[in-house]
Amino acid sequence: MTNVRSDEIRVSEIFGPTIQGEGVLIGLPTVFVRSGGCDYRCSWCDSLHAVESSYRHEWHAMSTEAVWQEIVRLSRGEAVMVSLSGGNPAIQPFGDLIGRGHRNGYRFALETQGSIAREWFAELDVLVLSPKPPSSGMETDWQAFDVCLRMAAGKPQTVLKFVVFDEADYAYARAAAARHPHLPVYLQPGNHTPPPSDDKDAPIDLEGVMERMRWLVDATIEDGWFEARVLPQLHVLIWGNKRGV
Ligand SMILES: C[S@@+](CC[C@H](N)C(=O)[O-])C[C@H]1O[C@@H](n2cnc3c(N)ncnc32)[C@H](O)[C@@H]1O
Ligand SMILES: Nc1nc2[nH]cc(C(=O)O)c2c(=O)[nH]1
Ligand code: SF4
Ligand SMILES: [Mg+2]
Repeated sequence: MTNVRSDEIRVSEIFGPTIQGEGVLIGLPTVFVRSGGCDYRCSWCDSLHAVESSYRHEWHAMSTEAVWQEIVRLSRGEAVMVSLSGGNPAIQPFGDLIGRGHRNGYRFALETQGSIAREWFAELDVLVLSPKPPSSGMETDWQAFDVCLRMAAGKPQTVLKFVVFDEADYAYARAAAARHPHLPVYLQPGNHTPPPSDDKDAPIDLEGVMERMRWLVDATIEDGWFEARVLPQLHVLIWGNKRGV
C-alpha cells in the first residue's frame, strides 16, 4: 500500500454485482466497494481483511475515476445500486464518486457504524447506520452518531441495522431504536466466523446463526417489538464467509 493522496480512496475490494445480503436492500443486485481501514475493532467483525493493518498490502489507493471505471466495468454500464462498505467507508473521500455515479443513474448506499460523519452523507440514497452492541466490545459515542444523522439532513433513506448475538445486544438495540423512533429497524443474528477466506468451503457456524435467528424472532415477537424486521445475512446462508460475494 503506497501513500494515499487526500483525494484517493483506499480500497480493499470492489466486487459484484451480487445480491445485497443484508437489511433494507436485501436481494437487490449491488456492486460493493469495500474500503480499507476502520476506527473500530469489533470482536466478531466478519471483514477483518478490510480492517486490520496486516492486510494493508492488499489495499489500493485508487482515484475516484479508477473506482468509477471499475464499477462501470463490473455492472456492464447498467446503473445498479452501489454499496459503500468497509472497514469504515466514512473515512474515505466518496463524495465525488457519488456525484459521478448519480449523473449516470447509479444509486449509492453506505454501511457505517456511525462514528464518523461526512458532508457527503446528504448525497447518499440510502444510509445504513449500524451502531455496535456490547458483544462487539466497542463503546458507542452517541454524540458522534447524532452528527451522522445531522449530516444526512434527512435526505437519504436512513435505517438502523443491529447485529444481535445475545440478550444484552437485544436490549442495546431496543434502547438505541427508542432514541430514534422514526428510523426503520433491521435486526440480524451475529455470525461467529473464522478469518475471511477465498475458500468456497470456508466453514461458518450455520447452526449457530440459525439458532440465533430463531431466538431473535421469538424475542421480538414475545416483546411485542412489531416495528423491527428480523433478517439473516442472506449471502452468508448462500456462500458462507466467502470473500467477494
Ligand atoms: C463489515 S461491516 C462494514 C461497515 C461498517 N464498518 C459497519 O460496521 O457498519 C458491514 C456490516 O456487517 C455487519 N457485521 C460484521 N460482522 C458481522 C458478524 N460477525 N455477524 C453479523 N453481522 C456482521 C456489521 O455490523 C455491518 O452492519
Ligand atoms: N452480498 C453481500 N451483502 C452484504 N451486505 C453487507 C455486506 C458488507 O460486508 O458490508 C455484504 C457483503 O459483503 N456481501
Ligand atoms: S465497525 Fe464494521 S468494519 Fe469496523 S470492525 Fe466493526 S464490523 Fe468490522
Ligand atoms: Mg459483510
